[in-house]
Formats: sequence, C-alpha cells, structure tokens
Amino acid sequence: KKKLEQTDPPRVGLSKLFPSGIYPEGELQPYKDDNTYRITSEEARYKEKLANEDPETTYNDIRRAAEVHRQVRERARKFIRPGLTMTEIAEFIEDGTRALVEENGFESGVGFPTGLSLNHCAAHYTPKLVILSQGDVLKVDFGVHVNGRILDSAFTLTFDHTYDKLVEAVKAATDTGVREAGIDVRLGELAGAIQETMESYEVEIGSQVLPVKPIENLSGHSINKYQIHGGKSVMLVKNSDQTKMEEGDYFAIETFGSTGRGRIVESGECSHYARRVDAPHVPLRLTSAKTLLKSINKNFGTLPFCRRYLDRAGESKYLLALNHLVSQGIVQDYPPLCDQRGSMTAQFEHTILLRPTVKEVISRGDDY
Ligand SMILES: O=S(=O)(c1cccs1)N(Cc1ccc(F)cc1)Cc1ncn[nH]1
Ligand SMILES: [Mn+2]
Ligand SMILES: [Mn+2]
Repeated sequence: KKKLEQTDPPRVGLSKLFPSGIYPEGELQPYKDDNTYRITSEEARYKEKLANEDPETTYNDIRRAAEVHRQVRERARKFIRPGLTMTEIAEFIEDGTRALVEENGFESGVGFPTGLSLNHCAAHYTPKLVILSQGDVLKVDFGVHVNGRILDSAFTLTFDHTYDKLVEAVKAATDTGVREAGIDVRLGELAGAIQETMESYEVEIGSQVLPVKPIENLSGHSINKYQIHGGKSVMLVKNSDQTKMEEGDYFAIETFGSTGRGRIVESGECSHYARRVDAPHVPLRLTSAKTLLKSINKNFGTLPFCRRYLDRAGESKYLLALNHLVSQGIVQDYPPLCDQRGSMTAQFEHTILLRPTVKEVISRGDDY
C-alpha cells in the first residue's frame, strides 16, 4: 500500500499522516549545567512523566502545530518567487496551515496573521498589492495553534546573494539565543549573548562594509495558552533585566538584524490586532464597536487577527469600531515595525519549551 504523503500545495490533514495521534519531538538540547536544578532529577523525571504520559498532553499539541509549520514552510520556500503578490503568498501559507492543522474553531487553526515583511520592514507587515522583486529580503513569520498552544516561527528568504551575510548573522544569533536559553537564565544576559553573535558579522555591499546591528527595540517573548505575548521579553541587546526563564515556559526566540539604524519605528497602516487578555470591561457607547467586539470574541478570542480575517468572517465597514476598541484599550494594535528606508532587515525565530529535564526546540526543521 503506497504511503500517504503530503501534497504540494499542502492539503493533507496531519491526522491522516500520523494515525497514532503522536507527533514528532523537536530537537532536544541538554541544559548547559545540569546542577542548576531547584528540584532533584528524580522529581524532574516524575514531573516529565506527568506532563507527557499520554499523546493528548500539551507537549503533543504544540508538536502537532510544529509539524504543520515545517510541512507548510517546506513548500512555501519553493512556492515563493519574485513576481508573486504578497496576497498570493499569504493565502498559500494560510490555506496550507488551515488544511494541515485541520482548522476547527478554537481547537486548532492559524495562530496569528501571516507576516510578510519586506526589506526595511521587520515585522507585522503584510502589504496587499505589492509584488515580490528579485532584490527583496522577505521575512516570513506565521503561526499555528492547537488548543491554544501557539507555534511561532519565522525565516528570511532572499533571491540573490547580496545579503547572504545579513541572513547568516541573524540565523547564527537566533541559534545562540536558543542554545543559551535555559531554566534560571536571566533575560538580560541572554540578550547580551544574542547581541555578541549578531555584532560579529558585517555585510559588504559594493564598496561599503556595513555592520550588522541587532534591532534594539524588538524582542523575543514568552507564549501562553491563546496568548502570543506571555509578558516576558528577550531583548536583542545586553540589559539589566534580572527576570529568569522558568521551567515549563514556552519562548519564541526571535532575533532581527539590520543594516540600518538598528531601531524600528511604527509605520504605515496597521493590519495586526489582538483582543487583550486583560481587556477592561468598559461600557461601549458605539453600537458598531459592541457588535465588532462580539465578532472578535467569537472568531478569535485573544488570538491575533488582521483585517483580512475580519473580511473572511463576514465583517465590513469596521474600521471606526476597530479604532474605537483600540482607543478603549480592549484591542491591542500591532502596526508594521520598520527601520529606515533603504536598509535591510532579517529575522529567524524558533519556539522552544523549557521542559523539567531538557530544552526542546519544537520548531526545528532541516531547513533552519
Ligand atoms: O512584536 S510582538 O508584538 C512582541 C514581542 C515581544 C513582546 S510582544 N510579537 C507578538 C505578536 C504580535 C502580533 C501578532 F500578530 C503576532 C505576534 C512578536 C511577533 N510578531 C510575530 N511573531 N512574533
Ligand atoms: Mn513570529
Ligand atoms: Mn514571536
């Protein structure tokens, strides 16, 4: 009997490819110095067993999300070529994600809007009527969730070799961040390690030699159930944040390098939003805001969404209501984050899990 395989474009739900319901573990990295445990190794193994005893546990959910991410991105990397529009690329990724994760209400689906940030723009940017060009540096950042466990991973695509050193610098810096992360590691220290790797690279553009700068006001972040930003941030430059990474934390380790200022500003029309987990219960005067909030709660809860997703959910003429929800602090806006025009930025991002006995790089693939 021929083995059932994934198609291209990707459309076969993963439950068909993994009938056992058990999804592959990510890359395991031992913690740097094992004696940092606050608990004995027997206790650690016992906790491990509890958390991992049957395939329906949390670990298995995010591993399923990671396998979807790997299979979609493997095909997206081949599909994405100059001449395509950003909308065609976003729809390829989201249609593939929805099919493979077998989208089903709040149990599984797209984790957040696909980010397709071009050139000097680093994050939260998905231009509509823009066509990809040969010289572009494209950051592809998309998410998959299973039962609210969000897999957040991103990579950079280029179509010529001009910025190879920038891409190499950021891939190395993200791998440093992944390698140095661990239970009890201080966030400020981890940022210093990332900065050191990033700054050891430079890019030769014609006769110019440009240093690769970490983008000082972007960061990695902890991730909670249905909450893309869990409250802890991993900056990309050394700082005095003594906050420690803790056992059981999920972290998105993402680094950004730039040939520009190394600093982003919010710029352009916002497309990414999310209802705040701690949204205040303010009485809404604007009826349209009340109905839009109901639609956001029904369709997305606290998962990030974008205007395309509101259209897809049947909403229309919602901009005033959306801006009102933002001004009332009920919805958080995530505008495009861009360095100076003419500069180039790159990104790589992995989601890791700090298990009691071992660090798991859940989103690791043979591509990055
Ligand atoms: O910049 S963030 O807002 C942030 C970083 C640190 C603290 S909050 N952000 C979280 C997020 C916001 C909106 C989304 F639609 C998806 C994710 C990081 C990120 N963007 C893409 N991948 N990862
Ligand atoms: Mn991301
Ligand atoms: Mn992230």
